[in-house]
Amino acid sequence: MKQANIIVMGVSGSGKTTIGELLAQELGRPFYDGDDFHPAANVAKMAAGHPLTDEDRAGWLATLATHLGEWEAAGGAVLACSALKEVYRQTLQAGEQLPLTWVFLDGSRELLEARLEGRHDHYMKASMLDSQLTTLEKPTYGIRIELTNSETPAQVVARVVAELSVSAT
Ligand SMILES: Nc1ncnc2c1ncn2[C@@H]1O[C@H](COP(=O)(O)OP(=O)(O)O)[C@@H](O)[C@H]1O
Ligand SMILES: O=C(O)[C@H](O)[C@@H](O)[C@H](O)[C@H](O)COP(=O)(O)O
Repeated sequence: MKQANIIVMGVSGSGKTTIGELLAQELGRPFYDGDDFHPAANVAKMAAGHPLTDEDRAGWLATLATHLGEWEAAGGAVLACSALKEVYRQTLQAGEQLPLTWVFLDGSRELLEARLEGRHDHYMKASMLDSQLTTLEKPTYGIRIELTNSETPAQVVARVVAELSVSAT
């Protein structure tokens, strides 16, 4: 049965992958990481410390939009995707028939920086945080989760699940 996809969004380090994976497990849905769909040139650019432009992101977002339509038809998935600007979110929505469910992980600069500095073996370094925050246009709809230093990923996911059930009623 067709079901809306859930997109876990936010800047680098906000926990999209960690929370998205656990949320998908909890809901019994497949999980996809938007990072896995970036062309190699985008990854190389970010790894070299250069923010992506709208043009760099266009093909990536179009690919994701196509996949979202397929995943929706297959029963709905959870996608971790930065989706920083409103126009990017509109591109993603265009691939889908039902309204996407947005989960925005919102954290302070300090929290995000600490998370990025604590994460190793990832091409995206903490030095990219400022450009990510400058690009971010916070959504005024969907579920917003304010991140704290004390909550475990499982606790964050429990909050998301509770909010999802409220928005479903
Ligand atoms: N609730 C949490 N508490 C503590 N650390 C977390 C939490 N959620 C994620 N992290 C850690 O923060 C870092 C960034 O998380 P990650 O899922 O890679 O974010 P993103 O995919 O948005 O870049 C990782 O090292 C991850 O283990
Ligand atoms: O649009 C972008 O600038 C990227 O999608 C970016 O937001 C994303 O954060 C990187 O791909 C790094 O991956 P992580 O989010 O896993 O750090």
